[in-house]
Amino acid sequence: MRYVSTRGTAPALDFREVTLAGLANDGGLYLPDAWPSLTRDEIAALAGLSYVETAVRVMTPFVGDALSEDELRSLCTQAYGRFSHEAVTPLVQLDHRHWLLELFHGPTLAFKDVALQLLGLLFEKFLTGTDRPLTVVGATSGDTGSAAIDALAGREHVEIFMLHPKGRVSDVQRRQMTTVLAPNVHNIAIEGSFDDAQAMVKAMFNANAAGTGPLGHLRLSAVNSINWARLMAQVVYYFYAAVRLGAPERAVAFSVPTGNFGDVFAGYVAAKMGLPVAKLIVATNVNDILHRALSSGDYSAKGVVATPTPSMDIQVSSNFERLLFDLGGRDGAAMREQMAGFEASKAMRLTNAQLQGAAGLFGSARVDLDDMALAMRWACERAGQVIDPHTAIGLSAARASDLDVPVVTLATAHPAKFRDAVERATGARPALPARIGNLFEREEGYETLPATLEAVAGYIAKTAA
Ligand SMILES: Cc1ncc(COP(=O)(O)O)c(C=O)c1O
Ligand SMILES: N[C@@H](CCOP(=O)(O)O)C(=O)O
Repeated sequence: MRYVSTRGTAPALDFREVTLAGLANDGGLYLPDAWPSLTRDEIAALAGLSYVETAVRVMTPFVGDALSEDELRSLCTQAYGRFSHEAVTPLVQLDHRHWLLELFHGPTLAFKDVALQLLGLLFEKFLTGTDRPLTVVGATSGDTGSAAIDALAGREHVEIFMLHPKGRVSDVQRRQMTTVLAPNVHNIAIEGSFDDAQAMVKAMFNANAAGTGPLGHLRLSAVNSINWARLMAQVVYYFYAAVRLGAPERAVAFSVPTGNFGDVFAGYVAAKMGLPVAKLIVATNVNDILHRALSSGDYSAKGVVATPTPSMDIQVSSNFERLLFDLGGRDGAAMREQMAGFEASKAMRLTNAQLQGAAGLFGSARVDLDDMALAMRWACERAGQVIDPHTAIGLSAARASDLDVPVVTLATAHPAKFRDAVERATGARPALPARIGNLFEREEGYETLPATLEAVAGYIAKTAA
């Protein structure tokens, strides 16, 4: 399997190279040069398999020769052995039509663990014997940061710098990052938004590719969903859930609380591989650029509003570029032009091909605070489930849809990560699970910096080992 950039001029890479590279050196995002597919029989044969075996079968075509099947199985066994539920991503039935897919049984209690536990092991495997360490630079609105830090803390040959927007993540999210004091972990609180942080990360990669900026001596890599391996690992749970609900005989819909468009893009990949997906509902909070884009073609960024769903307080969704590229005929030159226009004006219109192409599979909804709280109360009172506010955005959108197939809402975080918001909506304050036990007694360490490239790149340049 070869990987190509959405902007058409970066070299094609194999799986090992694409995992270590992160962002393409032309500023684009990598994706497979063609979608692999599973036949109906191969999908049917996933029924009853463990999560690890499902993962091996779904990911093998993407990995190609970079790992043997046994090596991939061994990494998956290690990664998913750290989850606290035997099923790794269990399904919970809410009523006759709605299910939750619980993605929060990993070490940091959010769906990011599913991919990042594996990515940490892939880095280690691919870097064995290297004389050039990897400097991971990432941006987080709360969950990627803690999952990446858990996956990389103390590992050899890799150091991580994680940027989060100061004061805009929950206390639990912040402490999950800043109380990890391993020497290869560096937390930076920036005085700006997640979008500012993500833009700086991309700018650092672009400067590196151009041989400019203070980080030229470093080998940069990414743990955000700009890294293809992140999305690949997330494709697995769409298959795992759908076969349990009757695929390939029965189509299933998914409602996905969305910010950076990574999780829902993994659902698109599953559909491209042959999984019968009736609909992918892109559920946004009031930061609704994706809902506007998919419903009317208007992809224009407005100021970010802080909400009780901080992990989705995003306006510029990285992975949307992957979808636009695929739907627009995979034309790198056209994508370069479209993205240059967006980067200059923070606004663009989808082409007809993109808008109509998306309409076949995607629906979307904007969920405000009242509907989010209603969904939390409904889950609690009618189905006995305490859900986090991000999941509630997805559930609200799912319940508003009129689909006549099973609708699976991705439960992207454990409610204990957002205790204040859960308590406000339901009156119940979730307890911190034992696995993150004394979080509030641990010492914190992080640097606060202005949201400028100069300050952040300068700090990384002087701090990196
Ligand atoms: C809890 C939670 N839900 C939903 C999302 C949105 O996912 P994505 O950015 O892949 O669209 C995030 C952040 O990524 C998150 O942390
Ligand atoms: N919500 C995310 C934002 C980063 O998304 P990613 O999937 O691209 O890493 C977070 O929690 O950090």
